[in-house]
Formats: sequence, C-alpha cells, structure tokens
Amino acid sequence: MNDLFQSLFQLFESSPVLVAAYDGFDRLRYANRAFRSAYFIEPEEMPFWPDLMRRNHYAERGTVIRAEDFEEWLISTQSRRGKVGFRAFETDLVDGRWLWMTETVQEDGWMLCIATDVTDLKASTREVRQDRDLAIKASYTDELTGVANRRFVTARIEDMLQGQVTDESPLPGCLCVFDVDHFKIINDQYGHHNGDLVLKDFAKCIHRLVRRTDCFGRVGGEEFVLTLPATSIEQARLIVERMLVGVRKSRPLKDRPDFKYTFSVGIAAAQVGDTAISLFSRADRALYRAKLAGRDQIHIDDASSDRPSQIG
Ligand SMILES: Nc1nc2c(ncn2[C@@H]2O[C@H](COP(=O)(O)OP(=O)(O)OP(=O)(O)O)[C@@H](O)[C@H]2O)c(=O)[nH]1
Repeated sequence: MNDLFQSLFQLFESSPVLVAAYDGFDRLRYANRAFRSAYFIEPEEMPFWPDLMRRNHYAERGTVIRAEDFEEWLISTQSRRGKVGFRAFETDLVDGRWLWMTETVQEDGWMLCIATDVTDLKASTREVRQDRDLAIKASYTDELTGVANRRFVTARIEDMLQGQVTDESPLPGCLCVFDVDHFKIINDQYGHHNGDLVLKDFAKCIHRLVRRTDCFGRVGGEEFVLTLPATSIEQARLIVERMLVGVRKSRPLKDRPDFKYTFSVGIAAAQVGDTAISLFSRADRALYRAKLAGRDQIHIDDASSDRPSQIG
C-alpha cells in the first residue's frame, strides 16, 4: 500500500493537472505542485480556503474575482461551496489561464478539487458558458444578503434527511429556524434601507460561524434557516448560542452606533420519516415558543428534546 501511495504522490507532483484536498473545515490539507503554483502556496502551508482566496485577491493573483466587494463575494460563494456531492465549473486565473474545476465532497466534508487547463478549448463559447453559470448561481442566491435562497437550502434539508446514519453518526442532523426580533419596529423606526442593512449584517454574522458541511439560507423576509447535518441537539444548541452572542455584539448601522438587535431560534432534530416540510414546521413551532418566551433565545422542539437517546 505504501508503494501505491508513493507512486500516486509522485504522479500527482509531476502532473500538470491541479489536485488539492480540503478538510471539513475548508482547510487545505494537500495540494500538488501545479495547484500550489497556480494559487501561490508554499509547500508545507495549509491555509483555510477563505484566507487563501483573500490574500490572493489583494495580491492580484490566483482566481479572477468579478465582484466589487470581496467579502460579499466570499459570503455568496461559501454559501454554496462544498454543499453538494459533486460540481464542475469553469474558472479563470489572473495569469490568463482557464481551468475546468471539479469538486467532489464526502459526507465528512473532505473535498477533492481537480482542475485541468482548458485555455485552448472552445474559447469562443466561453462567454455563453460563464453566463449560464452566473444564471445558475443567481437562481440559488438570495439577492439582498448573498447567502443561499429558499430553493437551495430546501434541497440541502432534503439531502440531510437522506444522509447516511451510522454508529458514529447516528443522527441525520438538526434544522434551525432563525428570525430577527422586532424587525417591523426596526424598519418603522430606522427605515427600510437600514432594515436591509440589518438583514445583511445578520447574514454576515451568522455566516462567519457556519461550517462548510452546514447550509445557511434566507427563506423569507427576516427568516433564515440553518441545516446542521450529523449534529446532535446539544451540539446544535452550542453552535447557535455562539451565534446569539455574536449578533448581540454587532452594531450594523454606522450612523446609529448604539443600535443593536437580536434574533430568536427554533431547533428541531430530524426524525425517522421526516420530510423537509415536517422538520421545518417543528423547528418553526419551536421558534414561535422562543418568541413567546421573550425573544433573543433558543427553543428546542419538544419532540426533539424529549428524546434523550438522540442527544449526542
Ligand atoms: N427592510 C426589509 N424589511 C423586510 C424585508 N422582508 C420583509 N420585511 C419586513 O419584515 C417585517 C417582519 O415583521 P413581523 O413578521 O411582524 O415580525 P417582527 O416585527 O420581526 O416581530 P417578531 O418576529 O415577533 O419579533 C415586516 O414589516 C416586513 O415588511 C426586506 O427584505 N427588507
């Protein structure tokens, strides 16, 4: 086996094809010579993907990013990155090369990236293909906040419900429904534009704490959902508590530096026989209880918390 690994390793190192593997935290764990050279990575370095993209963007190298605001681009790209088993797309580098990139994702979040140089292939139809990719991206993105939209996140709830349940990972996962508190009052007092800024800030605050295996999306006005595959109710509670703390500290309105806001959360654990709709309604019912109990807090769906065997 060691010989096989050694030969594979040498092949990867000498191949012009770009090969890399990221772990579930989106940290680069392996990149062959071609990949390191295209993205300016030192041999022993293991950067996180967002840091790698950020530093290359500011050094004007690596991937071409066609967006005015890099951080907004990052939120919208990360909202869909590594959330489906396989995807393939065309991407270009600042040095003028075009790559055909494939991403294969395992259930534990590890991702294999393989890219080939297609600079010389069918350049004439490239614009059409790029327009198609942009249209696909737009159809899965919430326009205001840049995070996933209802359609994309609903498909991820369905993926989670179909996920493999094993001894190590006995749960399909949890669904959280988030709702910004007293949002109508925020709109009425500070204006719709500032209301929009609050929603954007909320998406940014939560997005920072979302793992790559999870999916966060906006499903309505001030309502958002978060899928947490293979996560127990107790783990879900800890993750969401950090989010509540993060949002409490945020001051999103520059001209109103004292303004702060909160949100409430309902969490439900997926159960055998659940559909996206039944799971969502239990989490939504829990959200309603969190609102009734005074807001700025989490309520766990009764059916989920009554089942100690499901708590990891
Ligand atoms: N600025 C802005 N407002 C929106 C958007 N979508 C929905 N809204 C507003 O969000 C408000 C939601 O208010 P409600 O559902 O009454 O809830 P709430 O005021 O947040 O109160 P609680 O949820 O009970 O804490 C409504 O006034 C909507 O008009 C949007 O994209 N931008």
